[in-house]
Amino acid sequence: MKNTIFRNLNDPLKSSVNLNELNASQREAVTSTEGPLLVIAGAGSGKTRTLVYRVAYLLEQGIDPERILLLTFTRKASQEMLWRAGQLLNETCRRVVGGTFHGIANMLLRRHGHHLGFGSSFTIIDRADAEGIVNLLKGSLGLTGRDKQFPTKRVLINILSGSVNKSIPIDDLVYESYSHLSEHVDDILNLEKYYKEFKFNNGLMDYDDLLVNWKRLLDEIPEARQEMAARYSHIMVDEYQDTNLIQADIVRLLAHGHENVMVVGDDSQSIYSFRGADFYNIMRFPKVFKETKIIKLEENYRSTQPILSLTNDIMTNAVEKYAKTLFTRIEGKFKPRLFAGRDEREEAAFVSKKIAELRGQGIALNNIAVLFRSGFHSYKLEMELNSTSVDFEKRGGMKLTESAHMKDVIAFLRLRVNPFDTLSWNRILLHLDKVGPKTARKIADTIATSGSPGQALSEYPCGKNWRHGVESLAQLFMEMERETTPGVLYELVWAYYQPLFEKIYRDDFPKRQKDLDQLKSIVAGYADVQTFVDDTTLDPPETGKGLSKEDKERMILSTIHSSKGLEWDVVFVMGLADGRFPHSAAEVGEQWEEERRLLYVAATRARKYLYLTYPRELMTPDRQFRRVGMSPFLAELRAGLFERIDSDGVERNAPSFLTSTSTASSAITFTKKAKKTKLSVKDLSKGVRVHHPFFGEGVVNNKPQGRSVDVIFQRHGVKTLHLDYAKLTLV
Ligand SMILES: Nc1ncnc2c1ncn2[C@@H]1O[C@H](COP(=O)(O)OP(=O)(O)OP(=O)(O)O)[C@@H](O)[C@H]1O
Repeated sequence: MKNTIFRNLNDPLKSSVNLNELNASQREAVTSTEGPLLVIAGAGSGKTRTLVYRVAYLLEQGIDPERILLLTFTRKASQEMLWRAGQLLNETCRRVVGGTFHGIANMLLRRHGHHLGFGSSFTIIDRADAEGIVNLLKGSLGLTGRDKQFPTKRVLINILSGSVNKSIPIDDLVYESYSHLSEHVDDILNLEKYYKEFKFNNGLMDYDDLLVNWKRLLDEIPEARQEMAARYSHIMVDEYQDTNLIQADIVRLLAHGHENVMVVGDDSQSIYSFRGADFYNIMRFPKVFKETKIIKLEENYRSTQPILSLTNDIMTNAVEKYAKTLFTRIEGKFKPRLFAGRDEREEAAFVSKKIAELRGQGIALNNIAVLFRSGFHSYKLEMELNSTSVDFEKRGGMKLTESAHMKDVIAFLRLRVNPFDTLSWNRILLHLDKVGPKTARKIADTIATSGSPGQALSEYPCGKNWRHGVESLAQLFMEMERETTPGVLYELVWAYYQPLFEKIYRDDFPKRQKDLDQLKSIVAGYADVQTFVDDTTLDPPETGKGLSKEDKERMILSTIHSSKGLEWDVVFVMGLADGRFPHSAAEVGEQWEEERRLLYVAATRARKYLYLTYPRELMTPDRQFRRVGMSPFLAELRAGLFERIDSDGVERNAPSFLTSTSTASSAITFTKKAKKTKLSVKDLSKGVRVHHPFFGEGVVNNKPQGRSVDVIFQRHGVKTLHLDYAKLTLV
């Protein structure tokens, strides 16, 4: 099959967007380029396609790419959309500004943050860092101790972050949702004051600060607002149903003046209220922008009619929604199947057996996914699959950068860009023999007042028995200060850290080493350390089996949240038992409705075959077994929308899959997998296809400059790679 990327990238003049590939509503959404536009897009109705075509269309109309802003839920999503737009039009699409709210906030705050008193080299901290700081402050404010029932760091961050994301004052949130902690309100407020101060003094921002400060720039600094509003003439927001109030305010302020703002969303797929997403944003949009034109996309191109009939019915009982009835022209004889196992083990065995059958019938593993509500719901299945030859990747678990050894290495690189980051100093210094928290704090304070960490460390008055450790660290930082290339910096850090690493994690360091190898190859893909450090917090890769082998054929096990926007021929949704789905703590009302939408998202991922399963017995937290029925969301469906599979797990009338061989993603993919050969520098010229162990396959964008080369990756965008470190191979 012809690989279209060569044609497009080498031919920047090609530009014709074929609007005939869209249906009438999609076309209208694409060509309505001025004024506020709300696109209510049902599942599988082509909202991604519409956004992709709209980007290309705007450019074709002569809009400057740098003036188009595309805000998406993940960075991958915007990169993939811009890649696809590039396929339709030409490489100018890559100059469109795309990213998540947090990513764009980061970029803008580095430029304009000085108005709010921030330097441009602030460090973004993740949740674990935030909890670490709160814990530190709890101690120094005297809020710990056996007699004190002060909330844990986890709950404290939930409260602080919840208050920001839900735009509710801390005290109100505590009285409303944590009333058992109301006696601590004053201390929590005090702690929040110190938390803010700590972050400011150490040049740190947490995720919430990125949004809050972006909004503050727009709200409070006329100069910054004017520049930003003038910069972006056309704004597009994907997954608008999952924005919170601050994000909605940012969109409102940013579009002020021209109101060329298109938001796309599906109220039925709003599943992030626990993170502060406000389902009502999408309902409110036409009130905020009075001239809003509303377009509904109701034709589903993904699923067969029997699947769609069931998913439509799940939403029939939703309390509040934009009424829409999805229809499809894809016929299909097979109704979704329901299987009830005696217990979780039998449920897992059924799914595993079915997968084996599907493979036997020619279905590729990457056309199959198993979805569940929480990460631990798949443990039994993982055990089952481990004794088979099924290769799978689990999504939605821990992030690769959350583990201690990864945090250690990243701490050094963070300090290379922000030497005021006490949190990272703490982490590194506490690894030294005879250095405790007090000394670590003193050393960090000394470094903060000096121009060079290496110098400050080498001059620090150490005791005889811990001088050696500090001297080696000083040596490392002096070498790091002379270096800027991320790959080289990593090597320096590793040379210092390796003996420590093997000592600290002596029980399992070989296992951890694999993560670090992966980190090394990721770091080598960056041109500057600041961007690497930002990405590890804003867009960290997930841990998973075989993560570095992007092109391998694997089945996906995924939490429903992480399956958003994806589709497979065969989808299993597990754990659909009463008490598990909806979650036993979900109260009737908003939480209940969100659980319903979660099931809707899961079931609408299926193209041809949908299997719903549940165990008839669950273990309670006190290790008792309890008999359970099917999820109330299934029990309330109209009769005849699914077929039951008998308890023996044998499917009468089983579907024949022999004709089903399509790929898992609708995105344009590299089709032919040629044999990999070893890289030679002189082979690298524009258009050559290469493979990177983490970023997957890409296309060289220019001739190497010295030892660096720019490569465009489908899912990761453009990366500048250093040939000595990046482990590239020719494809
Ligand atoms: N006009 C069209 N003609 C043919 N196929 C289409 C059309 N629009 C969309 N599709 C196909 O329908 C499928 C779903 O489209 P897409 O992924 O854009 O949907 P979506 O609305 O983003 O889905 P969801 O919100 O459920 O994740 C894709 O395989 C896509 O190629």
